[in-house]
Amino acid sequence: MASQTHTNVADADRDSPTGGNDHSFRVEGISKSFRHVQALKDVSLAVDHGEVIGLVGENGAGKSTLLNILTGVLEADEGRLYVDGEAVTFTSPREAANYGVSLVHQEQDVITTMRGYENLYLGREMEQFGVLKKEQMREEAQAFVDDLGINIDVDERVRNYTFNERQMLEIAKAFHVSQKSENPVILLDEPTAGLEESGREILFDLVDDLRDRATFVFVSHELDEVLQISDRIYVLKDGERVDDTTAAEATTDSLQQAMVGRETADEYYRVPDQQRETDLGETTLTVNEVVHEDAVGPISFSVRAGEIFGIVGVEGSGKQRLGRLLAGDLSTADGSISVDGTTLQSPTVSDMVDAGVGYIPKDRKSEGLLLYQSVLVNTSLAMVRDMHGNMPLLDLDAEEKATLDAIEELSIKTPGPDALVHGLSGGNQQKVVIARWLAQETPVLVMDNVTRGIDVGAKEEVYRLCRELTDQGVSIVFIGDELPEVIGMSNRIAVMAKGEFVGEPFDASPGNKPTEEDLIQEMI
Ligand SMILES: Nc1ncnc2c1ncn2[C@@H]1O[C@H](COP(=O)(O)OP(=O)(O)OP(=O)(O)O)[C@@H](O)[C@H]1O
Repeated sequence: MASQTHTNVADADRDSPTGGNDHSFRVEGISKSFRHVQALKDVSLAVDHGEVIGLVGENGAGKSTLLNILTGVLEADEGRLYVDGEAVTFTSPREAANYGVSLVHQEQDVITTMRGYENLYLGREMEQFGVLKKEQMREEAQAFVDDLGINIDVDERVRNYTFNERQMLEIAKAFHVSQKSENPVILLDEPTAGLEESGREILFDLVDDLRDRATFVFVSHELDEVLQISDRIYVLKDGERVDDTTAAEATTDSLQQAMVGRETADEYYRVPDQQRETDLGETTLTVNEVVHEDAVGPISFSVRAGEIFGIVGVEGSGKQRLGRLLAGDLSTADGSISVDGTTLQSPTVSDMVDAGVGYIPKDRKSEGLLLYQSVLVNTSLAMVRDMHGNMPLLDLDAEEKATLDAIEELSIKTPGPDALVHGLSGGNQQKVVIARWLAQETPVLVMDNVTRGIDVGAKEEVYRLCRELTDQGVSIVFIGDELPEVIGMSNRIAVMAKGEFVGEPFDASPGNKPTEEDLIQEMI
């Protein structure tokens, strides 16, 4: 999809100190440190009008820090920023928006109890003599999104929007706050994380349609998507710009090589060689006619020791809520869940933890990380019971060792086990949650989009650790939006629609895997 009609400026021009005025924006020599961590080192880049730029790098490479500097959330220690050739300093997102630069956040930033148009005008409401001009805002907002080709009803409350519609609203918001600029620069921070396939297509089509009206910077860990949508790609590694390539010249391998400094195993999870198949153990988890009042269930299935049970479904199918039911995070109205022979009715989170069910949720905001506690405290949160049974003492050495192992295995980028989780990049925070559960000897793990937002190297490591855990007899419920990943990893796959399983789960043994199309057919 990357348009070939947008010619790129020559490298010399792009990096020249005076800069060509064709650039939509340009950063020059940006550096930024947080105490002992140098997040960005002398980074320069330039983006032309109408270009779609990909920005990639491992977790902690400095992508978010750069976006935050571009939008006035953070101040650079050194370096300069130019918009349309003019040197600018932003001290707030509002100032950046006045120059047309705005960020669509990784985590959705809309207020769900408000209507679409109220979100669009948030903080910039139209009023006269202190009275909100609601009708005018509503009409203008609808005309505004219609004009962008965004198909949403702005009068609807955002909680009734699908995930994708919320994303569209965020993009509309970015355009809306940039209205004063003739040349908006829209920064998209992992916009496809959490979107299923159709949502991605809608997003990509939208970006493609709007490229004549804005410049886009697209940050993502999905390298094939970056290649698909971008004209040009910058690679950051350890805070430095290490590569700048056209999408036409790059491949996922070349990008990985630049990001990681080595080649990573190709589509590791698709090779089901190590999938445990013949010697599955006893049933560990039995879900019996479970019902949640909000249109999930009745659902029944069981998972054996060493088995990975995949669950797929479109957005709104109920798969995320099913995960939360299994974690005790949503209450069951009916039915029961048995773990290792213990049957629970309407279990709470602590009942499920006690029974031996770990849960890695999709939504980072609800991940229960203690942001102002150390990596060590966060990775060992559930460890007290497992390692020591009823003993009241903590084995600090064992906890530290487990944490150091996790930091090493998942390449968690942190100054050390005592560093606060707050200072970690988003992907590294996600790794801490994964590490917490992978370090437990818990018989059942429920994972919802476990690799969301983590870089390719860590993804591989998570797949490897999942295989290792199943070898040890752990049962995994693997809920996911990335179909190839679910297909590659699972022994069986259930498709969810309208809160229930569609027919019997697919057999996904090696050599007998369903295709993406097989699953999609059932999903819709
Ligand atoms: N507020 C902060 N305090 C301390 N260190 C920070 C802070 N914000 C970022 N860092 C550090 O700066 C480095 C770059 O982080 P950044 O969030 O920019 O990475 P990223 O490339 O966006 O990663 P991800 O893909 O995980 O989102 C990391 O080592 C991170 O720990």
